[in-house]
Order: sequence, then C-alpha cells, then structure tokens
Amino acid sequence: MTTRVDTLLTLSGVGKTFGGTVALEGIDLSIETGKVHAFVGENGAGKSTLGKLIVGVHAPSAGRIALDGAEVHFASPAQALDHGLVGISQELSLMPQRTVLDNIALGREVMRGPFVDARATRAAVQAVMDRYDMQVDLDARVGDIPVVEQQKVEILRALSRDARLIVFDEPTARLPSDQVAPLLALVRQLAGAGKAVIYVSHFLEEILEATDTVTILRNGRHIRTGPTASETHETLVEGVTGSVLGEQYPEITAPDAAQAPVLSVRGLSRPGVFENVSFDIRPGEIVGLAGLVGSGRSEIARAILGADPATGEIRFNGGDTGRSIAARLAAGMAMIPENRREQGLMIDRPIVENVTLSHLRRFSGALGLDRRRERAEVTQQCTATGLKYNSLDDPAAALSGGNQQKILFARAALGDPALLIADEPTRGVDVGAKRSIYDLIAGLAARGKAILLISSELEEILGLSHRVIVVSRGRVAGELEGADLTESALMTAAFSGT
Ligand SMILES: Nc1ncnc2c1ncn2[C@@H]1O[C@H](COP(=O)(O)OP(=O)(O)OP(=O)(O)O)[C@@H](O)[C@H]1O
Repeated sequence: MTTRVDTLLTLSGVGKTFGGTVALEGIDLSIETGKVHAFVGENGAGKSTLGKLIVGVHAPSAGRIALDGAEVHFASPAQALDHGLVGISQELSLMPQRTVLDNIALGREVMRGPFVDARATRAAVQAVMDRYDMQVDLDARVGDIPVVEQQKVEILRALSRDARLIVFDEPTARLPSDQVAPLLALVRQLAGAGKAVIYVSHFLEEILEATDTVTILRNGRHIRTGPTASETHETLVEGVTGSVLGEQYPEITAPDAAQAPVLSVRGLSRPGVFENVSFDIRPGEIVGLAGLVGSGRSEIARAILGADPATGEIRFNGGDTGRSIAARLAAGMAMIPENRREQGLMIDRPIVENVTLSHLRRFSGALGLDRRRERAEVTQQCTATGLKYNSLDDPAAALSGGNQQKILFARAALGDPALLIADEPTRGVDVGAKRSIYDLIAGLAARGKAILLISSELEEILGLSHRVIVVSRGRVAGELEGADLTESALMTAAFSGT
C-alpha cells in the first residue's frame, strides 16, 4: 500500500504558559499524515503539553495552529475531535463495566426513530474493525481485557469518529512488557492507514523502532525535528539532555556481609499468588526482585510492607513489626509504589504536603507544626531528587509526570527508612532523571539502608543490584550474585517455572 504524505497540521510560533510557568515557547512544527511522529524530551520539557494543545485540552497562549492550511481554535477536546484530532492518554477513559461495543459506539449509535438500532450499530463498528483490520471481541467487558486491547478499543473509538490524527501520550508506560510490541504494531498500522500519529515517550528504543520522525524538546523549546532513521540512542540522549551522558549506573559499594540482615523473610505465602518465599537483605544491600509480569514480584513487595495479607515470617531489624502497614511504616519501611496516581499522590494537594505525608509527626512540637523546618527539609529532599518545581505550594498536578515520581522519592527519603522498597522507580522518568534516581538509591545503600528494587527493565536490575532474587510463578526460581548475575542466567530463571 502506498501512503500519501501530506501536511495535516502546522504549528507556528506556538507557546503555552501556566501562570508563571513557560511550558512551551516559539514552537514551529508540521505534522504529516501517514507518519508516526515522536516527541521526546526530559521530564517537564513540554511534550504532553504540546500534544494537549493539538487535541484541544489546552489552548495555546501564543502562535497559531493550522489544519489543512486553515487556522483552527479548539475550546475543548470535543471540538478538536470534530476536526478529527484525538488524544489517547495514559489513563484510559473507558467505562470498564461496559462492553467493548458500548465503549466504541457510545454517542455514535445508529438510530431508528427514537430507538437505538443495535444491529446496525454493531455492523457499523464491525465495518470500522474490518476496514482497519483491527479485531476485538465486541461482547467482552472492557475491564476484563488486557490493557493493550483496551488501547485498541480507544483507537477504534477514535477511528469510528473519523480520526485523522491520534496523539499517544506514554502509551506503553502502564503496559506489561509482552504487550509493548502489539501496541507498537497498532501504531504502525494507523500510519499505514494514512493517519497522522504523534507518539510521546521516554522509551528511546520504542522511538527508534516505531517512529518516522522525531521532535526533540528541551525546556519548552524546539531543539530539532528530523527523520528517526538518522538518529541513534546516543544522539537522542544527547539531544534530550543537551549533554553527553556518562556512565548510566553509579558505583555501588559492597555491603558488609558480617552485619545482621535488616529484613528476613521466611516462608512468605499467599495462596494462588506466591509461595514459600524466603530471603534476607543486609544493611547497604540492593536486592533486585526480578521476574516476568505476573510472576508475583509486586505482590511479594506489597506483602512485606503489610499492604496485602500473607502467612510466613517477616523479621525487620531483628524483631517483629506487627502486621499492619502503619506499624511497618512506623518501624522504618518505605515504599515507592508502582502506580503513583492511584497509590501514591494526592494530585490536587501542594507539593510540600505530598512530600511530608506520613512524616508530619517529625515536624510537630509543643508549639504545633514547625512549618519552617518542614519547608527546609522538603526543599533539601526536592533538590536531592532533582525535582523541578516553581513553588512548594503548587499542586502535584502542576508537575510533569516524571517530576511527580520524584515527589514519591523525596517522601520516602525524608523518612530516613531502614528499608526502601522501590517498585518501578524510574517508570515515566527521563534519561537524565533516571541517573539521579539511581544515584539516590546507591546513596541510600551507601548510608546503610536496605533496598528492595523491582523493575521490568532488566538492565536496571543488573546495573544496580548487588544480588537478584528471581521469581517465577510465585516461587523463588533463583538467587544470582557476582559473576553469576548475568542477563541470560536471569532470563533462564525467570522463565523456568513457565
Ligand atoms: N496543568 C498545569 N498547570 C501548571 N503547570 C503545568 C500544567 N501542565 C504542565 N505544566 C508545566 O508545564 C511544563 C511542561 O510539562 P509537560 O507535562 O508538558 O512535560 P513533559 O515533557 O510531558 O514531561 P514528563 O515527561 O515528565 O511527562 C512543566 O514545567 C509543568 O510543570
């Protein structure tokens, strides 16, 4: 199939400010049909904002946007949709209780008089699926299907509304690794069908593999746009950070083998989820917990924190901590949860409150809350994590996704925990900020803290852990250390139970 390439959208001198924050400035760019166009940049570079200007979530503060050569102004996403411009965000906007068909057809039902013609509605949706060769079970409940299928539902919904351009904002951030390739195939398929696609992502490999054009943004400015084929991992990193990045992983010092473990887990079990899990973590040790998605890694971590019930023994600092999450936090455990929006952040509350959450007692004295000390310590932690913000009183929602992640780090570090459980700590974080999070983890370990690190990025586990526990189907399938800690040994163990 030959695909015609035409300019669909032209941005000239586009800028956006939020209060005092300049998110974007002087952006000139064109978006073409039949191409996948990546936006890359550090956290806060303005990628999401640019996507949101295009699909009518925000209105530009300066400049003009032209569609097919004619200037357009969208007061809402609905108006952008009327022109065929659609955004698919990280948090999907589907109704999980309803069927796939309902979700795709909602608001677009074929009517016969005052009644919905169910058969004709179904046929219309089927026709869209056939036309784009994207099949999905129309009768399944959306909440029951995998995330990548849910994304397909969103795409079909957009296609059934005659979308011409689809903006994907970090579409793989929530995807299990085995669903990434199918998503990338869907994205390619859309371009093949003549749609313009914008792809916002931190995953440089995905960008190199699946996009045609790359735009690099830095501090709200347009650095360059060009064919993806002429970029490499290194040129992208250089473009995004503005400098050549050195070693990605910090030196980690070997823990003192003579010290008693901070954490001892014995025979930890939760029926149907994991079974008979036992391991220790010593002070200053970074232990990776690796395994395929569904292996039980995150569930084990949650049980250690007391967030989920489990049988077996957990000894912390040589004693019993009690079973509740509150008792374990008070005893010196901390966790950076995998899903920060649902589990970690109060998105509408100020940054300062988000950082001090669960540590308020530290700043309370006879005279009430010591606000000055609270702000000083929060500022210190925010600087240490490299968090970029205007004012500590801004809501967390005003930060870019990666900077929101750093709030959770600042919070965990503020409590000076003896054990930090970090579940996917760098998800959604840019390459430069990744390094600062690795430095933080290594720094905590150097100060004698125990770290349990969970990550889907194999490289990250290998680069940062002293020792790795591999889980497969809820059982410990191997423990790797020193010269035995290699990618192939890790993968072999991870697949052993499957
Ligand atoms: N609703 C908002 N209110 C105030 N400031 C905002 C808002 N949305 C974005 N910003 C600011 O605009 C800038 C760009 O943010 P944006 O979300 O576009 O970055 P990004 O490149 O997508 O980052 P990330 O990779 O972290 O998601 C940041 O400084 C951010 O704090």
